[in-house]
Amino acid sequence: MNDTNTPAWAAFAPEMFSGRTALVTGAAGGMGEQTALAFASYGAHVVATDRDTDGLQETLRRCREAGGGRHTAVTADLAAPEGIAEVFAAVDRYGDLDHVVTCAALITAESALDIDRAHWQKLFDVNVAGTFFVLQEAYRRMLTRGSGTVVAVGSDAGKRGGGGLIADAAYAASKASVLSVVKSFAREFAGTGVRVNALTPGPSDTPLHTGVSQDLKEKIGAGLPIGRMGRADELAAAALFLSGPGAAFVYGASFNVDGGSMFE
Ligand SMILES: NC(=O)c1ccc[n+]([C@@H]2O[C@H](COP(=O)([O-])OP(=O)(O)OC[C@H]3O[C@@H](n4cnc5c(N)ncnc54)[C@H](O)[C@@H]3O)[C@@H](O)[C@H]2O)c1
Ligand SMILES: O=C(O)C(=O)C[C@H](O)[C@H](O)CO
Repeated sequence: MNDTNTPAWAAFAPEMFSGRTALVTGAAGGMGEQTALAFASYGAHVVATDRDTDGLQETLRRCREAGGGRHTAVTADLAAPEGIAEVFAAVDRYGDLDHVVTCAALITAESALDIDRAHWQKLFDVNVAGTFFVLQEAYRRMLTRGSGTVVAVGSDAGKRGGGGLIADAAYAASKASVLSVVKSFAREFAGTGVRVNALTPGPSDTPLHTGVSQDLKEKIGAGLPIGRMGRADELAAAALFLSGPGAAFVYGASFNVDGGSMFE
């Protein structure tokens, strides 16, 4: 939060997502939790999912406090086909699916010289398959109605590589793949009324970097043009923008929310 404790996503029109259904993955903490709360605050029904049951229950409690519509939480491992099926069974109990934001991901920070096949596969199972198959199921539903928005979260590491300090080559390659997945859906389903974009955060102080020392976080923040790491509520604000009517002409983009780390 900023100094006034007001989340960055509090800047949109009231009831902006009233009556809409929004699926948020990786919703147990960080950006996903903030995105779920933001959708709830603007009137949406939220389907929140994560593999972390406790964190997810806390998100659900906060969504209910925030108001909006009906909310539900589904504990699921998105790297497994059964996990994807459970999430969409819950979505289908709500009726139409209007918005999806995929935040679920794992990060690793090894030297490229130490990454073995199991490490590589795990990152691709969660970060790439766990995104692709959510988009596939979402599109199956949204295409029948000719409307919906999808925001898939990539990373600046997917554009510039992982330095091995807080993100490694396997993470960076998986996030580059997320950007490619978004472009493929954008191209194949152009003109259908379903709008898809990638959101590419830069280094942000979230539970993703729980193992990183405060000292290193401060150094990384100081190295960004804006002079600090990002916050989960700031990433969520961008996800809300991309999901809303203000972004009606933003299509197939990778939208940087990175404190200037990429200058592009
Ligand atoms: N924080 C950053 O610096 C940063 C930078 C660039 C991109 N991102 C991306 O932003 C997104 C949100 O991350 P965050 O920073 O809020 O971190 P986070 O760790 O708080 O959120 C990621 C969530 O994904 C969940 N998850 C992991 N594996 C899963 C699985 N197999 N099935 C279901 N859920 C699973 C975790 O439990 C966690 O709650 C991620 O995609 C991340 O890669 C973050
Ligand atoms: O410094 C590194 O290792 C990175 O590449 C970090 C990434 O930019 C990414 O923002 C980490 O979440």
